[in-house]
Amino acid sequence: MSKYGTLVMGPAGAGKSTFCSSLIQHLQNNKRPCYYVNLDPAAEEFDFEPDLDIKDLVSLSDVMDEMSLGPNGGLIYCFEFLMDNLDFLTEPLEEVTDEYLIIIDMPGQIELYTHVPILPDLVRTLMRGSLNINLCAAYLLEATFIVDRPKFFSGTLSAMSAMLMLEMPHINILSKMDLVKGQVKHRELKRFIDPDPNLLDDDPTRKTKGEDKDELKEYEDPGLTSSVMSGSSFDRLNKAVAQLIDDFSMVSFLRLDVKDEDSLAAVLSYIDDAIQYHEAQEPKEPKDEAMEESMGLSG
Ligand SMILES: Nc1nc2c(ncn2[C@@H]2O[C@H](COP(=O)(O)OP(=O)(O)OP(=O)(O)O)[C@@H](O)[C@H]2O)c(=O)[nH]1
Ligand SMILES: [Mg+2]
Repeated sequence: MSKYGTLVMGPAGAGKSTFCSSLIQHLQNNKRPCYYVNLDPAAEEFDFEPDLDIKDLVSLSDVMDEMSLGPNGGLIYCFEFLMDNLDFLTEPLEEVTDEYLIIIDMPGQIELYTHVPILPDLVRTLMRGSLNINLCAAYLLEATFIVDRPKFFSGTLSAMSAMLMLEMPHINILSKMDLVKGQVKHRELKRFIDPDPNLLDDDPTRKTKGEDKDELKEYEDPGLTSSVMSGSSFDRLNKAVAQLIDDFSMVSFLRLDVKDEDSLAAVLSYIDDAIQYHEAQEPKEPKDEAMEESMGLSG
């Protein structure tokens, strides 16, 4: 028997936990069962109590106190500890049946997705072997990034890096669409949905033309970073990143407004398609079961 789930990832504050809560509510509204797993050892508050919470195994604050580690080192330690105690995760998940959608809420530290091999190992454990979960990554990037185009491309690169590293079905989501509603024209938005590298050439917020290129933009961004985050080298780097993303042609985004049921339903249908959830449910339709019973096939 297969199991079905989604791994909700993305940078800090991207709206992962909010998306998980909204998805759970949406599933409940549609009478679909789900199993909520929190793998963020620093998460304190939940709209829905997790069915499985990494904090019952290890908590980031304890690790930071006892091991004298900072938040990022502490998080890596927590995940290494989880990998050494995988039964904590696998045993309860063994019991989850195929009509459930397993929703796994991940922490936001980007190191976890890019620098260390823990996540690929974890994904292999979940997707292969006895658990055999059909898992889809849902990578969130917040829509407000589109105001700062270099930031948008760097976020998109992190999404692509996770896609390449994890080698699993993957959807990218622009979260918090409510925050940019009315501010970005539809045609302009489409250039972010399928990232267009030319966005950097016609960025209205950056002075990139003529001799002023290397000038500091102190009037816009006073502070130490302004000399690094402007100038021709920074522009060239951003263009190279955007070109790389375009060359791979792998990243496009779905739009998510958690307050809009239709938006949630659309994202869920992409997840369902990626993990082939409905294919597994078809034989379980009540009329099929009744027919099986009447034909003496059940049990
Ligand atoms: N306007 C708006 N705010 C949102 C939305 N989703 C999340 N937020 C806010 O963004 C902040 C971060 O949301 P979380 O859901 O905790 O984000 P997260 O990705 O789980 O954060 P970490 O787990 O800390 O990495 C909170 O203040 C949320 O209220 C959204 O769709 N719209
Ligand atoms: Mg969270």
